[in-house]
Amino acid sequence: MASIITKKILDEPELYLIRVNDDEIKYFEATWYIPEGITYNSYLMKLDNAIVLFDTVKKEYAEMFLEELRKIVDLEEITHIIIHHTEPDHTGALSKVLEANGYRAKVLGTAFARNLLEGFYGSEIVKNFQVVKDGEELKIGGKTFRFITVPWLHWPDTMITYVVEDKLIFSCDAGGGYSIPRGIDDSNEDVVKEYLPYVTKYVVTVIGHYHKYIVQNIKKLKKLGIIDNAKMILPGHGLIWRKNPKRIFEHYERIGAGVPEKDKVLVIYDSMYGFVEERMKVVIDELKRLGKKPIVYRFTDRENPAIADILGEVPTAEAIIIGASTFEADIHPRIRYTLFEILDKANYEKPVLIIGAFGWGGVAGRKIETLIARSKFDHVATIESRGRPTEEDREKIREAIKALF
Ligand SMILES: Cc1cc2nc3c(=O)[nH]c(=O)nc-3n(C[C@H](O)[C@H](O)[C@H](O)COP(=O)(O)O)c2cc1C
Repeated sequence: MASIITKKILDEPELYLIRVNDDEIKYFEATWYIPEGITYNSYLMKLDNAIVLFDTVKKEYAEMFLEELRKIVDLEEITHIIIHHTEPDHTGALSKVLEANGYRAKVLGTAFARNLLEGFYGSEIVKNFQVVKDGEELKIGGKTFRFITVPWLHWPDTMITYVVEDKLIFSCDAGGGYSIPRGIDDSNEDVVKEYLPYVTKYVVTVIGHYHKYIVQNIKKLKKLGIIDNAKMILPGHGLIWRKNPKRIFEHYERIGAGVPEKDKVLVIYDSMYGFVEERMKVVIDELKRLGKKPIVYRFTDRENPAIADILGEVPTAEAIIIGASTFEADIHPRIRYTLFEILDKANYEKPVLIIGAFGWGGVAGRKIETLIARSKFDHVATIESRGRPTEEDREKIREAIKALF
């Protein structure tokens, strides 16, 4: 069952985290399998003559959220609600918050956010909306709030807020990750280590399609000098970064650039009756002989790994090896879909080796090769043959693997 926690995270300014731990979700955005769950983080800041709420939570948890907020604030006293990004996992509870607030609060966001909110929730929600522009500063409760747009991270509406005097970055989706971390911030290294692979999975599945904007927007924030100076980075999902705030954006940058982990090789294949698998055993043995660390995902009559997990492995792989059978004159459907998502979400300059098996006419290998040739990936070789692999096929596979590195 989902739960909610409130933690005071700063005394000056008085700042609270209100975090829904959603362990009920199965498929984020109705697509990405996340048995690890996700959190929705909202923040409340109490200032002289102003109370500011940063984002809300998913609609399903609106009542729980209001109840929790009431423990720390009279809802009618909220003066400003900052909307960084209108995706309903952060805005689903906004209508209820505004109702309870008597529509007293000013809602702040980009012009894009205003239009999206109106489209999602009706005109009532934007009747007290104030559009803020890139770089604009507002004095609220004696503090300077600077709004910086980070378009396509990962919607056109997205912005972050920088509280100048306190060097706080409220970053919503940017800096977020999947899972329900055991802590609330990065103070425990074990918790961080456990969490970072879920950040990678989140970035690729959610922002991956726009990954060039990760690099672009982080460059923009760096140029403004706010990342180096940040005292805290407060995302809309997962851990807060206060011990080493820069670390999360450095991690994002590494994902954006596809920096590999030494010796990690991603191996993905389907095998209906074992012939592709025989080839992939040669692949895995040869990789191990070369001191590589194969990470293997296979689609068989017993296994159906989550595409989201496979996507999360791509940025940190040194090379990728795809094994596929020909299926109705095409690529096996599981590999076809996996490849489609990889090319859409995790398109990197990495070497790819293709291994294929067919019955009466090889098609899968050729089709994969065509798709890879049109992508950023570097096609190294395609080794495709009929039925069970011969000794000659095995030798070709071993040679091709050596050529990968
Ligand atoms: C549903 C199905 C469709 C297939 N379609 C083709 C095809 O269009 N062309 C072909 O050459 N072989 C086709 N085959 C044969 C497989 O590609 C071949 O047996 C291959 O070795 C399967 O590898 P696996 O044993 O790892 O699944 C098909 C097999 C199945 C079960």
